[in-house]
Amino acid sequence: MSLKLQMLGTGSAFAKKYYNNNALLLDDDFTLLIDCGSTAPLALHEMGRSFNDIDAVLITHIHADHVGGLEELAFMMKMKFKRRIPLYIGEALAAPLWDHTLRGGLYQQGEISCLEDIFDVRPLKPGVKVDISKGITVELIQTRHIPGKDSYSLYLNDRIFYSADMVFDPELLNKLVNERGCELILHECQLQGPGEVHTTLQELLSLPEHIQQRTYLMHYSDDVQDFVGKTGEMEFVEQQKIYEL
Ligand SMILES: O=c1ccn([C@@H]2O[C@@H]3COP(=O)(O)O[C@H]3[C@H]2O)c(=O)[nH]1
Ligand SMILES: [Zn+2]
Ligand SMILES: [Zn+2]
Repeated sequence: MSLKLQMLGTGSAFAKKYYNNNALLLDDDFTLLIDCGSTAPLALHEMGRSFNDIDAVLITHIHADHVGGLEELAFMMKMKFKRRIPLYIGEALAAPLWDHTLRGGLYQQGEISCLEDIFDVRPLKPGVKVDISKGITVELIQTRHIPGKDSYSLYLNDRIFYSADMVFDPELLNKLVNERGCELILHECQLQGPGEVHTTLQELLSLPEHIQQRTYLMHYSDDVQDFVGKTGEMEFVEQQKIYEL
């Protein structure tokens, strides 16, 4: 079974040269959309794809660069493609996603009054591995991002760590690689300034060589070209390029 990754975008929340950091994870006959930010509909269109190519969507946390495209996805699925696709989401995020993000646009008396009316909601428990398709498994790992806000990283197929947005957690990365056999790390990377709610390049450069060698950087700002060749053993992921994982 092959596993491929194609980023819709690799930009940070406010990047203008790069789309939101959202991903397609593809096995032989299934396409999972990881996060669906405000730029996802346009990014998909530019890749020659549409929401009809998506079999399921997974949300890591509630920020517009990760959920801002869900209203369009929901309307397209309901009105045009007539499918209620699976929505994989941390169980703590389902109510806030509806109440605080989607209800305003999607609510329609007698027609759409909850998340389940538009998605096949599949709540995920952190630490519990779930089969998404024949070739894709996911385990949520709760990680720190914004104080007072639930946010999750992903451990895919028992071998790939996808950070989503998180502050630097070297203990977790060391544990995943040294104890759980993590082969590949797709990590967000703030290029300049103090991390505060993100992980900085400076922090990632403190990782041991054997961890850097399997680490690829995403969620970066528009000045990324100034940092090519300054990332130690790590490389930047490119949006739209297809990677065999
Ligand atoms: O306490 C806060 C809350 C938010 N922010 C900014 O808002 C952005 C939201 O999307 P993001 O998580 O990709 O990046 C975040 C930051 O750029 C911040 O700097 N500090
Ligand atoms: Zn983000
Ligand atoms: Zn975020």
